[in-house]
Amino acid sequence: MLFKVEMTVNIPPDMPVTTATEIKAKEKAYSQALQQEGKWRHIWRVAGLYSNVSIFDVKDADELHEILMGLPLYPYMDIQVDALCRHPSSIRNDDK
Ligand SMILES: O=C(O)CC1=CCC(=O)O1
Repeated sequence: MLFKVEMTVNIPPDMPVTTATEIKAKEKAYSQALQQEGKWRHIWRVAGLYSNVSIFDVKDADELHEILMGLPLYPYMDIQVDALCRHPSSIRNDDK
């Protein structure tokens, strides 16, 4: 199943910079491992915001939930999830 996920990061202003830097490094490694596995198919920065729009390709909503709960930045994120279906005009075989 494909899901569009929008993540907005709100790091508390009083978090020490070293702590924030460590969490961001863990987040990057976590994200890149899932991208290598093909589960985190795309990630884009939303211009002008500390937000990303991502496409996940996972078995079901339960798997997506586990992935999102495991994000190192999860405690500092607002997350919106939308389930995606194949568009009838799509020419891509992997849009399902
Ligand atoms: O910077 C972000 O948008 C949060 C994030 C998600 C995966 C990653 O590497 O950073």
